[in-house]
Amino acid sequence: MRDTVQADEKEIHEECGVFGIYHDNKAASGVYMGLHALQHRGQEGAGIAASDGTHLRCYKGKGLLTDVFRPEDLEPLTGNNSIGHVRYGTAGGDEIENVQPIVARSGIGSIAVVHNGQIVNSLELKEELEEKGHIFHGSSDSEIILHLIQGRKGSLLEKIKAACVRLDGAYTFLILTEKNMYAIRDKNGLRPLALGRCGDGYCISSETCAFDMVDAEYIRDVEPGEILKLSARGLQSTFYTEERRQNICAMEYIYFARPDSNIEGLNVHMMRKKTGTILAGKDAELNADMVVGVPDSSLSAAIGYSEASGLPYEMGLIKNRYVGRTFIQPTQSQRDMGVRLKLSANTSVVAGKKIVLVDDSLVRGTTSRRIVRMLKEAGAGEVHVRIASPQILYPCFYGVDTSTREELISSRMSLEELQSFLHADTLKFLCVEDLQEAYGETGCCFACFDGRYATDLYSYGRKK
Ligand SMILES: O=P(O)(O)OC[C@H]1O[C@H](OP(=O)(O)OP(=O)(O)O)[C@H](O)[C@@H]1O
Ligand SMILES: NC(=O)CC[C@H](N)C(=O)O
Ligand code: SF4
Ligand SMILES: [Mg+2]
Repeated sequence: MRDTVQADEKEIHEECGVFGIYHDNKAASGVYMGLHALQHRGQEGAGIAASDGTHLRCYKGKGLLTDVFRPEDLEPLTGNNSIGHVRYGTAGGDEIENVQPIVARSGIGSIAVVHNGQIVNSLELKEELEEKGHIFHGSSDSEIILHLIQGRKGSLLEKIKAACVRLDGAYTFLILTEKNMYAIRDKNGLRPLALGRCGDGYCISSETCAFDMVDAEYIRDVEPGEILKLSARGLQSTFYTEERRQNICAMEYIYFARPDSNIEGLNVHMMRKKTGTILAGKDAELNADMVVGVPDSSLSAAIGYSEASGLPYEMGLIKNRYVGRTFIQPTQSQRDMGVRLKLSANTSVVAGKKIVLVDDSLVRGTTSRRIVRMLKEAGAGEVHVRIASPQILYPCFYGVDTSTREELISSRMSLEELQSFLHADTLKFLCVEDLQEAYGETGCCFACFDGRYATDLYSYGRKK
């Protein structure tokens, strides 16, 4: 058993967010607003492309949306159609070439693309394309779709369809040309994508929470395997394959998505509350004084636990509002410091109390370990850790950077070892069946819990 984790490990990362507006004046400023609501999905880079029917322009940079864009940077992005992206890279480095939108200019016109997810056969496809003479501008997987489109025949829609057939893995893409827009979701529906009505036009977003920013009305989720074409002729739907199934990422419900988003018709906050209720059902014998959630993403589950158990929900931990999600740094000592800066125990509330501490997930154990210690130093009598998801045992290859198996604490320690590593009085997780009970009929990917990946993993499989 290792008591500490390697210094060069990375923290669990959010993933990218995509947002697009078709046929609305001031489309780019609408996209800017939408990306604001999606900032929690990526803070490494941001960009917006807009087209006015003749020209397609793009502006992007590294960092948070508000760092990248000054108001005057939006002014040249004229036109009624626009797409944007907030990035947390999972393939390729953080260099500007990998920040999205990625724009290609060729004989068929300009094309801008934004992507959430990860192409699992990207290395194989790149090798094949490079052998044919393609030269890649950046090192991310997202650029591949542009090269695959370029090599096909027929209308742009036909080219996109043919390109999608070659791509495997997780992807939602928005594609913008001088005149039209396309929205694509992979055949397993691994990453979320929703369509809304926005004035006379449409908007498309990774999460529905962004619709409110532009007064858009939710219409429906884009279906797995679906390609939507938005053009002067309206909305056209087509599918690139017959083999489609719903396999939405369970971690979207557990941790990534904002609680006010609905994914596949299920509200994220309500799903988290349900998992808290299920956790409480496993604790009939536990004689505790209060429930404390770990801000931010576990608060819904903690409320669910409190309601179901009848134990009061207390503000036993306070979050410093100036420390964001990804403040936690790439080294273990920086991450420890990050949790210390981010969260403090409310001594007057927790001293002498038996606490049920609810967090949404345990990745490397940094947060829970630090917090149990913090609560005990503040005088808590007992701390019972409850995790509103199963043990994360396998890496994700679908756009979430949970890194390698060795870095996942649950894959290295037994439950007893984990409990003592965290200094918890007791420790419980949910199991995959509990999540299935919460999500009902909704088909989900649970691969980081059970190792059952929705696709072939190609060369990534060697890292499994
Ligand atoms: O076991 P660990 O390696 O510490 O990772 C798990 C923790 O990381 C996440 O919180 P994060 O601080 O990223 O975001 P949040 O503020 O949305 O909860 C998650 O909610 C857990 O609290
Ligand atoms: N997290 C994501 O969805 C990342 C998208 C893409 N794979 C990139 O690395 O930029
Ligand atoms: S492996 Fe886990 S994080 Fe990745 S898509 Fe599946 S459920 Fe989501
Ligand atoms: Mg957390």
